Amino acid sequence: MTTPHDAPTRRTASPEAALQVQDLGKTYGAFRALSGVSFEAHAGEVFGLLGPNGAGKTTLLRVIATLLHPDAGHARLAGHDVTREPERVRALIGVVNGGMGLYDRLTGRETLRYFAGLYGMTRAQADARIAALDADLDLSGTLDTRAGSYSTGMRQKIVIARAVIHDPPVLVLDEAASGLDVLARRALLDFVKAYRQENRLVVYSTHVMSEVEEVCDRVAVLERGELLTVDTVPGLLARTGQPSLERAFFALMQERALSRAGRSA
Ligand SMILES: Nc1ncnc2c1ncn2[C@@H]1O[C@H](COP(=O)(O)OP(=O)(O)OP(=O)(O)O)[C@@H](O)[C@H]1O
Repeated sequence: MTTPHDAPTRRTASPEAALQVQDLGKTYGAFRALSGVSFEAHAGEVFGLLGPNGAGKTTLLRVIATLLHPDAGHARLAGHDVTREPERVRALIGVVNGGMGLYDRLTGRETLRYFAGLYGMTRAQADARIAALDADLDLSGTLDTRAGSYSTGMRQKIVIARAVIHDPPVLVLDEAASGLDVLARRALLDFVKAYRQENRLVVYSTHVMSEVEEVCDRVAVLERGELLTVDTVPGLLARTGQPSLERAFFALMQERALSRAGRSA
C-alpha cells in the first residue's frame, strides 16, 4: 500500500482555510440525502470523501460550494456560513466537478483571463497567476490552443487551473480524476499534494481507493447520507483489522448493513 505522504509543513489551527460542517441535512423531496453530518477539515490537509454510489458525497460538496441549500445544520468555510455568506465563500473556494464545460472557441489563456476577471483580478495579476499555474500544471499546448481541440487530459488541466485561478484557500474536487489516463491522473494527484502545502485545504471525493491512499491525510466515509467515520487510512486499517483500504471500506459497509439489519429485526 502507498502510505500517506509527508505531513503538511505549515498546518495551523487557523480558521481562515478550515471547513466546519455541523449536523448538516439535505433532502430532495421526501428523500433524505444527508443527515446529521458533522466534521471539521483543516488548513494544510487533503481531506477525502469516500462512499458508495448515492452516499451523498456530491450533495455534500455542492452544499459546501454554495450550489445547494442545506435544510438543516450549517457548513462554514473559513468561518463564513455557506448559506448566509455565499459570495464570501465563493471567493474562498475552487471547485472541480464532473462537468468539464469550457468554451470551445476560447484558448486556455483566454479562458483563464476571463475567469480571473470575474474574480476581480487585473490583467497583470491574471497573467502572473497563469504563469505560476503553467509551472505547476504544465499547461503547455493548452494556453494558446482553442479548447475545442483539447484531449480529455488537456481539458482537465484548464478546468483545474480555472478553479484555482484566484488562488483559493479551499479546493474541492469531485471525481476529478475520472476518465484521465495514467499521466494526467499523476499530474492531478501531484497537483493536489502540492496545493495543500501552503496551508490550503483540499477536499477530495473519489471512488478510487489508491487515490485516497496516496493523497488523503484523513478520509470521511459516508453511507446513505450519514457519516460513518473520519480517520486516517492507517487508522481505518487498524480499526477494521484489514490489510487494505478497499477491504477496510468493505468491512465498514458490512458492519453498517449488519447494524441496520439488527435495528430493523
Ligand atoms: N436533484 C436530485 N433530486 C433527487 N434526488 C437526488 C438529486 N441529486 C441526488 N439525489 C439522490 O441523492 C442521493 C445522493 O446523491 P449524491 O449524488 O450526492 O451521491 P454520491 O455519493 O455523490 O453518489 P455517486 O458516487 O454515485 O456520485 C442519491 O440517492 C441520489 O439519487
